[in-house]
Amino acid sequence: MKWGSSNNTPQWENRVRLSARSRSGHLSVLVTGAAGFVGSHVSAALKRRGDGVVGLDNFNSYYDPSLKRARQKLLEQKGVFVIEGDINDEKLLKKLFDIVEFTHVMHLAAQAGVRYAMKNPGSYIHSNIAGLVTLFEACKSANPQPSIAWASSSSVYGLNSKVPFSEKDQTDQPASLYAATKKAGEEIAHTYNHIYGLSITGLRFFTVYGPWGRPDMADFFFTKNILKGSPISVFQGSNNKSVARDFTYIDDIVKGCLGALDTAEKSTGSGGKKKKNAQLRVFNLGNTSPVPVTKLVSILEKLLKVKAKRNVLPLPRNGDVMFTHANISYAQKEFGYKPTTDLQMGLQKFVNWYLDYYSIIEKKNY
Ligand SMILES: NC(=O)c1ccc[n+]([C@@H]2O[C@H](COP(=O)([O-])OP(=O)(O)OC[C@H]3O[C@@H](n4cnc5c(N)ncnc54)[C@H](O)[C@@H]3O)[C@@H](O)[C@H]2O)c1
Ligand SMILES: O=C(O)[C@H]1O[C@H](OP(=O)(O)OP(=O)(O)OC[C@H]2O[C@@H](n3ccc(=O)[nH]c3=O)[C@H](O)[C@@H]2O)[C@H](O)[C@@H](O)[C@H]1O
Repeated sequence: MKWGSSNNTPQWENRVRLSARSRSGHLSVLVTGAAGFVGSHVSAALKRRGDGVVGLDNFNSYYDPSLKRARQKLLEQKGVFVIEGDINDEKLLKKLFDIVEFTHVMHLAAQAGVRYAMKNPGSYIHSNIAGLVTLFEACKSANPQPSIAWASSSSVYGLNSKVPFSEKDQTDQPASLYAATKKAGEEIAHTYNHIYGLSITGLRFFTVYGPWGRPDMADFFFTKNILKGSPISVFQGSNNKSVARDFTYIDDIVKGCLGALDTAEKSTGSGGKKKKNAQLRVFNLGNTSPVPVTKLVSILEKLLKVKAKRNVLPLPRNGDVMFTHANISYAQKEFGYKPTTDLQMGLQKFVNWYLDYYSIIEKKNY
């Protein structure tokens, strides 16, 4: 159901209120990007434990929107209403905050992807900068103001060589426009916290993978191409150094998001004025150590029982970095964040989903 067409009716408002309804003592959360990979998992987890959830997503075509529609359908079966709309639509956001006193916002809507920024820079400004500010504007004017948790990114560490990355480390060398928009988001969060008293928690996710993932990410299109017998390009650093990522399974990321929401303090402003200082936090949500991409390919070959056709290429200057490695002790200390799924187990779950489910959708669409 697209906002603005047949919405804004009493029936639409009732659907919003019903979806936002929570068990007593639970949260009422607006999840932006709810038809996305992380957003759909977080929305389902919140609903499962008794929280009220309303989703918002513009169902853009960065990747196959039918996958977003399939996630939306699953959520609707769980009682989560995912509204089709853009976070830049200030009228829609105001309407939502007029209808529901959201206790929290889980902001996951963004243009994701490191490499795509070189093809479509405007999309990153639209969603990651303008969209973020429009959302923060709606939050600061809401009464009561919600507490906000939002997705930053491991990419803010950019060309940092000091490992593992800690939240206090420098983040002033972003290697991609995507990373720069996430870093800018952290600075914008600081101003809305300082001026309006919004309680804001930034979550630096580290390469998230798992069932219902994104087709633009390596685990996904490597699987697709290995099964098709098509070649895959495996990036490698100079002098054969492996490119590596702190791959983090989606269920661990969801636990981190819920931990951040549950430990978020109330915002301190009302009607756009701050009464006292509010909470401002940033956490790494990663795994325990980086794994070379070549290892990810080897695991996939064994799970799929097909040999990959590897083209080993030098890491292109496309915004990619050689490695990411999270120090997660701060999130562990503040809300008991503890990743429990390693890459072998996580890829097993992804491949099971891909073979059981996604390859069926693909046959229908192509
Ligand atoms: N998946 C990862 O590895 C990873 C790592 C670090 C950070 N992140 C961040 O986590 C968040 C969720 O990422 P994801 O992997 O689920 O990506 P995703 O693309 O699956 O989810 C983002 C969703 O937001 C929606 N969206 C984009 N722009 C919008 C707008 N202007 N208005 C409304 N909806 C909009 C998209 O349609 C999509 O469904 C993003 O902020 C991303 O930058 C993801
Ligand atoms: O942590 C983040 O903040 C980011 O995580 C994710 O980015 P990445 O870590 O780049 O994940 P992904 O594309 O799966 O590539 C995985 C690995 O495969 C390598 N890679 C990639 C493509 C290819 O053809 N060959 C290759 O070797 C590639 O060099 C990389 O080493 C999110 O997409 C992004 O939204 C951002 O949020």
